[in-house]
Amino acid sequence: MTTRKTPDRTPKGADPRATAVLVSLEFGKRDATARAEEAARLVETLGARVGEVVTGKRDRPDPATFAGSGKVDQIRDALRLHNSQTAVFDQALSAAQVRNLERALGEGWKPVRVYDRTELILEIFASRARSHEGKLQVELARLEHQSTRLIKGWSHLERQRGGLGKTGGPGEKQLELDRRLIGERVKKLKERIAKVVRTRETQRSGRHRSGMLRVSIVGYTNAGKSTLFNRLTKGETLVADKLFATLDTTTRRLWLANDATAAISDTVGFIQDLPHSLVAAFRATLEEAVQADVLLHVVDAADPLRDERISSVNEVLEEIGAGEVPQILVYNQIDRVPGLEPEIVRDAHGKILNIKASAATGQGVPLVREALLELAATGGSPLASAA
Ligand SMILES: Nc1nc2c(ncn2[C@@H]2O[C@H](COP(=O)(O)OP(=O)(O)OP(=O)(O)O)[C@@H](O)[C@H]2O)c(=O)[nH]1
Ligand SMILES: [Mg+2]
Repeated sequence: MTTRKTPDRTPKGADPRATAVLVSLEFGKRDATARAEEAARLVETLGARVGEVVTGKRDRPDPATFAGSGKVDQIRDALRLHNSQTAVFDQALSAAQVRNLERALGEGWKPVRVYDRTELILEIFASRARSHEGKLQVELARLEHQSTRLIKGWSHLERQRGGLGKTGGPGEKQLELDRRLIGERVKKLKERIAKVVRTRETQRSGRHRSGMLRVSIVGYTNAGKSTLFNRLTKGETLVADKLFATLDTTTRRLWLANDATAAISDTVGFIQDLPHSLVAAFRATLEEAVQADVLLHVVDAADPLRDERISSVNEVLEEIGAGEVPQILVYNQIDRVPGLEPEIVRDAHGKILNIKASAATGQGVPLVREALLELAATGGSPLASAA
């Protein structure tokens, strides 16, 4: 290592305001660029500034460092160039990989903190949670994630101590204590969430008995779900050009015609590789979608990755047990796609395949209402399900 004086000017190419370096690697054949763009947006959602995106393609992850040694060198250089101590990985890492990376990246320099995609999304949810229920769910997800890290950390320590053959050092006691405290807190959170679930169930069964069509708006984050919800219900749910603006389910009554009303819910957005701990924790909120008669699956029609997004959403729907609920695809934001006009697209049997609309301008929104009225009248039949 050279010991030359630190230059007092920012080195060439460095971003003096950068707070993080993003690592976005792609495995196999998929396109890495779009993925990296979304990840950068996620990082910036937390107020961080990405100095550099380190991209790359590999056949498979390196078991020890995920990125492989050549890439680790490149990430280390990027961190030092931008004087940033945070590296964010766009995929889920194992506890051992995080540890190895932190060691390798910080060696001979400053401590480096490595975040993976799961932690990144958990952080965003934590920063967004406002309601009591949302906060409980996020805390549960974080603790459950943390406990997997602790258990792995623990076996790692055990191996390190290996030869001594003694049980019970201070490290072990601390970990055991942490684990027990986490366990107790997890139990308490689950009980509280269960209470929320019961309240919601009572409300839902009331709506069910009243014969209302139950509609849930689902879709990828930032697709325009809340905008459509507001258009339909003339409500004022938060709409924002940011990822995960909505975390709580809001349900409103939607008048369709003289004797037909629907109960319509706006839900949390989905994203590719949503952490399992989050999906599990948000089950109470997402239960609305599972119990719905129909899902309005909102898609940003202008998104070049829209088909991939549709698959990601359907995967999460499967995971929460809503894969069989009939859905109408709503290709939203047609105002941004030249050539697309509002319409209901049907198959040869008259089944509704999709609706093209713009929640922002209102074009095609009456068609969504029309489709729902048709469903309410026929008891929810003329639909294609996701599966
Ligand atoms: N041009 C255009 N913009 C739209 C349309 N619908 C929504 N938007 C914009 O897209 C952004 C996201 O809209 P939201 O309704 O908050 O999206 P969401 O799906 O509820 O997002 P999350 O709650 O974060 O999952 C906002 O800036 C909206 O103004 C549309 O039809 N056309
Ligand atoms: Mg929303």
